[in-house]
Amino acid sequence: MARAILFDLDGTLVDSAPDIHAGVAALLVEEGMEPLPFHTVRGFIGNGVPVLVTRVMAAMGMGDDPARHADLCARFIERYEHDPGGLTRPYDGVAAALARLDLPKGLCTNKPEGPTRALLAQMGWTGHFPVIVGGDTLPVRKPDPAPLHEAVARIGGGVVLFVGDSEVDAETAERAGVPFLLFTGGYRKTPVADLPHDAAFDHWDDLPALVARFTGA
Ligand SMILES: O=C(O)COP(=O)(O)O
Ligand SMILES: [Mg+2]
Repeated sequence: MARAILFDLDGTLVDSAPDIHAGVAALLVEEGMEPLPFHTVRGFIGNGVPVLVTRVMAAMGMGDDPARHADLCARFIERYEHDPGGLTRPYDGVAAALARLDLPKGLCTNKPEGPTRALLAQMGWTGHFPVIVGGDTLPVRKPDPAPLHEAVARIGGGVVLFVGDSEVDAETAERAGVPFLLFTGGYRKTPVADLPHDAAFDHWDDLPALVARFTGA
């Protein structure tokens, strides 16, 4: 029986792509370049900031110089941490579901810890998530199973559910041996049937009843 629940953040609890796109656009303008289209940047989200920046550099023909990559990552995170939530909204029903889910809750996200904590504060959700494992908490990120193992350990171990939206989350859960609930309304590009998952939901109003199947509540 599951006794705690961990969540992915981007594309799962919140639609944060507009702020991530805005941050990338501001960076590109600083570089004297045109912003990338929204849907292009949205498609780059899921593997954390270093991979996002690698994808932006490739799309813009900016080369792959490690020093330039590191500089762009640092500048993106600094700007994004300053205002991570101006354009970001929780998915419909998330706030009510979090309030109803009476289990220890944590986050396992590829977003770095700084912007993650800043965004939670802007959303008024800091108290919901005593456990936070972010994209820079360990030397590796999802889909490596280590961050999910770390989050499970920090929340006290045992059977813990993981809720996420993407290919990265499904692979992480499978490799970690953690039961996975797929939110189908996020940033996934793969058909639901092709992603390993234990259950799927398309509206947050449905999550508490789904979780009850795993907790025996
Ligand atoms: O920041 C990202 O690229 C993805 O973050 P997530 O793991 O919360 O979806
Ligand atoms: Mg996600």
